[in-house]
Amino acid sequence: MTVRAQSKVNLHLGVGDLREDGYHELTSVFQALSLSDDVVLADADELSVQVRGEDAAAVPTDRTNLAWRAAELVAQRAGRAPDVAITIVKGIPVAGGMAGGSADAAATLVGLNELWRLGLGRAELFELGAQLGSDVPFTLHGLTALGTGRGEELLPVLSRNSFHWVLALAKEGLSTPAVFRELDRLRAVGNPPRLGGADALIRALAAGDPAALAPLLGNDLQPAALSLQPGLRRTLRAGTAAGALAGIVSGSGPTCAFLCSDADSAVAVGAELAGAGVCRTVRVAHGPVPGARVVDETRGGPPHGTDHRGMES
Ligand SMILES: C[C@](O)(CO)[C@H](O)COP(=O)(O)OP(=O)(O)OC[C@H]1O[C@@H](n2ccc(N)nc2=O)[C@H](O)[C@@H]1O
Ligand SMILES: Nc1ncnc2c1ncn2[C@@H]1O[C@H](COP(=O)(O)OP(=O)(O)OP(=O)(O)O)[C@@H](O)[C@H]1O
Repeated sequence: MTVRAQSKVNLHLGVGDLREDGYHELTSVFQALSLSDDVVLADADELSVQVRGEDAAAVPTDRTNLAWRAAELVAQRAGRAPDVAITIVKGIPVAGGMAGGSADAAATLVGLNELWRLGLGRAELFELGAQLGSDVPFTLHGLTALGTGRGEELLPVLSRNSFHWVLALAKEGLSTPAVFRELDRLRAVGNPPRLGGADALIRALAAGDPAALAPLLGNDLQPAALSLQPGLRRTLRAGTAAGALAGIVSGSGPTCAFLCSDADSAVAVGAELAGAGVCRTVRVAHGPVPGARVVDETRGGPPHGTDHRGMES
C-alpha cells in the first residue's frame, strides 16, 4: 500500500510567548503543497524503516524516525504487534521546515488504519497525530487550515483556486527547536517584528487572488532562521528579483517559498532561481492539496518510478 505524504508551508506563522511546557502558542495558516513523500507499507515479521530518495542518508531508520513512532503508537492503540515494513521515498526536504517527518507519520497512521482494518475515525487519528508532533495533525488534514494552540488545533480555511509556488531548497537543514530558541534569544535582546492577525490573509485566500495574498504572507520565525542562516536573505531577494510576487521562509526554514502569479510564472521563476546559485535546488509546487491519503492499495512492494523527480512536484 502506498500513502502520499504532503508537505506544508505556513502562509502566516504568528509565534506567541514560550509556554511552561516548552512550546510556543501559535497562530498558523497552513497550506498543503504538492511536494510529497511516498510511504509504502507492507506486511512483515517485524517493524522496519527504509528510506530512499535524494535526502535519504539524512533520515534515521531506527525508532527515532517519526513513521516508526507512528507505527508503534497505532499498534499500541490497536493492541497488536507493530509488524510492518515501512519504505519512505523522500521528496520533501529533510529538516527543511516543510513538515516532512510529520507528513510521513501522518501517512503511516492513515495507511496502517487501512492495512490493519482498524476503523479508527478522523478524530482518533488526529489525537494520535498530536502525540507525535505539532505539525502531524495538519499533515493529516491537508488543504488550508488555521492552527492554534501549539499548531495542532485546526479549523478549515476556505481557499479558492490553486496557488503556484517555487521552493528553494537549502544545502543545510535547520533544527526546529534551535530556530524557536533563537527567536526567544532575539526577543530577549531586542524587538523582532511580530505579525498581527490573519484575518486579511484569510480573506485573500477566499478571494483566490495571489496578488492580494502575496503582501500578507508572514512568518515570525523568519528573523530567527535568517539569523542562523544569513545566506537566506540572498535567496529571498533572488526569488523576488526573478519575478515571484513574494517570498518567505517556510516554517522553521531553511526552505524559502515563493508565491507566483500563475503556473507559467512559477516555471520561469524556478528556472531563473536554479541558475542564480542561491540554493541547492528548486522545486515547483501548487497548493492546496489533500492531506495524507492512500494512492495505491496494492499490499506490499515498493513503488516504481517515484524516486526520479523533475522540477514539478
Ligand atoms: C515550525 C512549525 O513547522 C510550524 O508549523 C511547527 O511549529 C513545528 O512543528 P513540529 O516540527 O511538529 O514540532 P514538534 O516536534 O511538535 O516540536 C519540536 C520542538 O519545536 C518547538 N516548538 C514546536 C511547536 C510549537 N508550537 N512551539 C515550539 O516551541 C519546541 O522546542 C519543540 O520541542
Ligand atoms: N520520516 C522522517 N523524515 C525526515 N526526517 C525525519 C523523519 N523522522 C525523523 N526525522 C528526523 O527529524 C529531523 C527533522 O526532520 P523534518 O524533515 O521532519 O524537519 P522539518 O520539515 O523541518 O519539520 P517541521 O517543518 O515539522 O518543523 C531530521 O533531521 C531527522 O533527523
